[in-house]
Amino acid sequence: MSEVLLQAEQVSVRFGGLTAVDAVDCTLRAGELVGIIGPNGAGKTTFFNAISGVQPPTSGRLLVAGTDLTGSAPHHFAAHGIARTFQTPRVFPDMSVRDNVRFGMQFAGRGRRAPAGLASEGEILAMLGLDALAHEDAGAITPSQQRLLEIGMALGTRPRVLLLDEVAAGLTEAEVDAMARRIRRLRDEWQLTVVWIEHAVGTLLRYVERVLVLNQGRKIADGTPAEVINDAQVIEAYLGDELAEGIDA
Ligand SMILES: Nc1ncnc2c1ncn2[C@@H]1O[C@H](COP(=O)(O)OP(=O)(O)OP(=O)(O)O)[C@@H](O)[C@H]1O
Repeated sequence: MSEVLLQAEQVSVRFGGLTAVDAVDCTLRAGELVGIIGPNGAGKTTFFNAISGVQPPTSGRLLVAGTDLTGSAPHHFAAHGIARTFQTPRVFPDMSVRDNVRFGMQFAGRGRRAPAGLASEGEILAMLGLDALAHEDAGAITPSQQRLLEIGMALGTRPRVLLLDEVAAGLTEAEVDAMARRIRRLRDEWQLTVVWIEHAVGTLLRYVERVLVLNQGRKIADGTPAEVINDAQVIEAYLGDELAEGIDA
């Protein structure tokens, strides 16, 4: 089996009386392409926040390539190879597209050894189809290009694990498929581990090999798309809606 890059052990995040993430265990290995699905408010983004250092867990442990980073700041997670995007793209509008990717490189520290292929901002922009826009201000490109740029900023940190939070939100169906193919290429060509939260369940299930399902903060399923869509708890959590659309698709 390939190397374990991230291990979440019984991770919980509580906000006052609300348990947003409830004792979630999760092991991510090198080269996996994993989807996370779950109804609104299931705890998906909060789980990402926990495993990227944005929201320290209330309890549980986070090991990144064997190092305990529980409670560490996001830049420590970045320096250990964890990168993420946010639901709302957070690009620097007055900086060029290329400088946004460079910023990602500085965030993780200059000393970080780049995984093979992820050498320069030029290669990252080419992979994302943004090379022709390298000198444009990030604020002047379209929202869907800004979503790609946010992936570029995350890739600039030279990650081993890339966490994508609804990067296809608001895109047309054709754009969602193009995004999914690009994400698959990132994994294939740069041997990244990719974890992808998306409400477009149908697309997600077609492209990932493994799916985690969260419901009310708990992990209720973890398996192949075929296993997950036949799981009684998953069907109940979705009450047929989004999952049915996913299966139809
Ligand atoms: N900073 C916070 N303070 C208080 N409650 C929060 C905070 N962040 C999230 N929550 C609550 O935690 C629960 C999980 O939210 P989260 O955003 O992680 O769900 P999600 O599965 O990503 O939802 P969606 O699919 O709608 O994005 C929700 O009830 C949400 O209101």
